[in-house]
Amino acid sequence: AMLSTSFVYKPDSIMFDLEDAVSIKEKDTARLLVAHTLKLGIYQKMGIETVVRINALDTPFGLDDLEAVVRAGVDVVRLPMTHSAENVHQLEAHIVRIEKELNRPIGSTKIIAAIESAEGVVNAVSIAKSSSRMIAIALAAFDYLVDMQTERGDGQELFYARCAVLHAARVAKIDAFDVVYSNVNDDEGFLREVKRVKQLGFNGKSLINPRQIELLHNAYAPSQKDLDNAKEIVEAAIEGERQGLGVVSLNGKMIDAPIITRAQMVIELANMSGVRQE
Ligand SMILES: CC(C)(COP(=O)(O)OP(=O)(O)OC[C@H]1O[C@@H](n2cnc3c(N)ncnc32)[C@H](O)[C@@H]1OP(=O)(O)O)[C@@H](O)C(=O)NCCC(=O)NCCSC(=O)C[C@@](O)(CC(=O)O)C(=O)O
Ligand SMILES: [Mg+2]
Repeated sequence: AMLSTSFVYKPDSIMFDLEDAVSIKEKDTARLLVAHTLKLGIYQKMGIETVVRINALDTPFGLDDLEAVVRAGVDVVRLPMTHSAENVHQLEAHIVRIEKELNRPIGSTKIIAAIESAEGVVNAVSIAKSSSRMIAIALAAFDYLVDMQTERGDGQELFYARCAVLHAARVAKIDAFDVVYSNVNDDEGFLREVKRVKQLGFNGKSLINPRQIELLHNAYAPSQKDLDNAKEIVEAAIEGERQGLGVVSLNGKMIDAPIITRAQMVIELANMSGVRQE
């Protein structure tokens, strides 16, 4: 039931998992169910992006997953365990072949690469730039921390990887998503982590439970104070331009081009997602 009813939670995007959330014995059944659900077109009709996390292509399941979900019309393929641009090129070659066989526009299937290893973090820039289909890269920190021979702590252990993934995404002009938060009963801990990664610059987080959706959306929405301030900045900038001033000040603070751009981003975000409920 979860497969075809999850639109009720109003997610931006729904991800079906064929990788680690599915046991080896259930891989074929899960693939069939996901392909069947995609073919129903429920999410497409509601404007909710569909993503499938396939198994890596060096497993016995990866290629079958890819064939099934691209043929079923998935919007985005999430590639787990992306260690290098080569992994993406291999994936893309198969996607191009399938799109040609289906007479679909070449490039219509998008990719998100999940970075889950030290090698992936070090290669983040080339991974992010490896394909014009790449819409985002995601830090998958649970596997990454195993590879690094450590575990979740106060966040210090993820600082380098988060910065590397974020910089790579910005270089490639795509989105960056932070890791899932695994304790679905700990709203406070979840919101603390969201605040931290939002401040770093992440565009959002991968989520594992519907209860996390509204919390994340609300935390990313600008506060009324931020919105009012942004409007004042834009108004002051317009007034400054009218008077032919290069730099203006508002309440003693300098307002220049980056400040105005940031204010416009806040207004745009508020138009899309409303204002934060405190
Ligand atoms: C966590 C928990 C067991 C909690 O169960 P609970 O039973 O306490 O949930 P409740 O809140 O009580 O459920 C209330 C209602 O919501 C429904 N509901 C729950 N979850 C739903 C959902 N996901 N989608 C739609 N519906 C859902 C449920 O059916 C119920 O519906 P109803 O009965 O109608 O009321 C459950 O959520 C869950 O299994 N989550 C998915 C886990 C998952 O995806 N893991 C793989 C990805 S991570 C990974 O692999 C690591 C990574 O690779 C990451 C990377 O790549 O980034 C790396 O290395 O870092
Ligand atoms: Mg993983």
